Amino acid sequence: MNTQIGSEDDAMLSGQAQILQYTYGALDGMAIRCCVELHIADIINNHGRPTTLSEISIAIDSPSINVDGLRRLMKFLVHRKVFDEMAQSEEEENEPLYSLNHCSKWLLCDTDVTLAPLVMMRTNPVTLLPLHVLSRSINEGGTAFKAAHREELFDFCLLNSEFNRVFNEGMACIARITTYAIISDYKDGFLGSKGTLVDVGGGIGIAISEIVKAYPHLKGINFDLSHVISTAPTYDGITHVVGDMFESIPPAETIFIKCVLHDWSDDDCIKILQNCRKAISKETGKLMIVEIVQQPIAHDIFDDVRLSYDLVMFSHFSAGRERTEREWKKLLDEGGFSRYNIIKIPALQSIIEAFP
Ligand SMILES: C[S@@+](CC[C@H](N)C(=O)[O-])C[C@H]1O[C@@H](n2cnc3c(N)ncnc32)[C@H](O)[C@@H]1O
Ligand SMILES: COc1cc(O)c(CC=C(C)C)c(O)c1C(=O)/C=C/c1ccc(O)cc1
Repeated sequence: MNTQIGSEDDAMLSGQAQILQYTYGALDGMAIRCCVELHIADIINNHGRPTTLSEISIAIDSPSINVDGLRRLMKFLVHRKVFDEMAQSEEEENEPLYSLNHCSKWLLCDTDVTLAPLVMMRTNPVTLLPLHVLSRSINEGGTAFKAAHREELFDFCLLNSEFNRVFNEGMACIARITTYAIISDYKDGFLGSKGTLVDVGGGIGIAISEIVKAYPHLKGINFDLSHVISTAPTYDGITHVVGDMFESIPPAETIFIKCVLHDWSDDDCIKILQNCRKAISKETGKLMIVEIVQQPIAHDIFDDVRLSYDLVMFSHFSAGRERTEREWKKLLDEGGFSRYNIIKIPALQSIIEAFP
């Protein structure tokens, strides 16, 4: 009996710790943002060796720097295993040395492969405010983004050039990371394809240009709306085509579609998939969807983030969602694709290969 009471108390205490941890979890993201804003990872990296707090504070180069605040931030981030810390020597007065680890390397700003722009996008007040009105969007319908900002995301981006830049840079950095994972882990997929590869909703063409650079036997078409294509740079081997995926998609041997379907309702996805189906040959055509596949049971290190993404989609778009394999299968069936394979890559998303 006593044991049972004890275990109930233990369970309540651990529940209390859990809720407190979730409640204060917002600090994790904000501490990481602070570290990106102060370029701490770059400062340590530029030293080329483990770095002291004084060296970091000198490099931040602010006349009124609060070194105590910086020390407390570093203590928090070391505890969170974002940076490594080691003692210089046994003597207590010696400052600890901070170094980068596998986590803080993703916070470097002066590099191509980085998560820093995503950190700045996700922790931006514009992106965080909708999360304060999630309950309103559940009670009353409509997107939390619109409830918070009076405009849908698309219009808000058109009207706010600074947030538009932050948003696009955040999207581009995650797109680049995913594209590298696709190119390196899906070699057979591209080597086995020939002719034209169309990237539907390809944005300014970052993904398709990298794919065609790596697999130059493919002819790339980047397909998107006119206001997006008008801002796209030119790339070797890529033709930009303006159009509406709800009307028709250019004919192709293979269609690539990344992070597009998760913005749309099931009915809209079926229309897009039917147009993909019409654009490819029945015998040899192939569709490559790059999206999150939600897993019902523990799967890998990205499980938690995948689940969070569904709430991101819910708060930004009324119809946007992250889907399970069963949900993808239903959409593919109705879109005219009779079989599919899910290929796991080292990323949040998977590749869903589908065939007519
Ligand atoms: C979330 S972004 C994904 C961009 C890119 N595929 C990536 O992974 O970074 C969605 C893209 O779909 C495009 N899009 C939206 N509606 C479209 C339509 N009706 N026809 C073609 N493209 C469209 C948007 O302009 C945008 O570039
Ligand atoms: C909030 O919108 C997004 C946030 C994201 O982080 C991603 C990247 C997705 C994964 C890593 C799974 C997104 O793809 C989106 C969107 O899909 C955004 C769509 C969008 C943005 C702006 C517009 O004017 C229209 C659609």
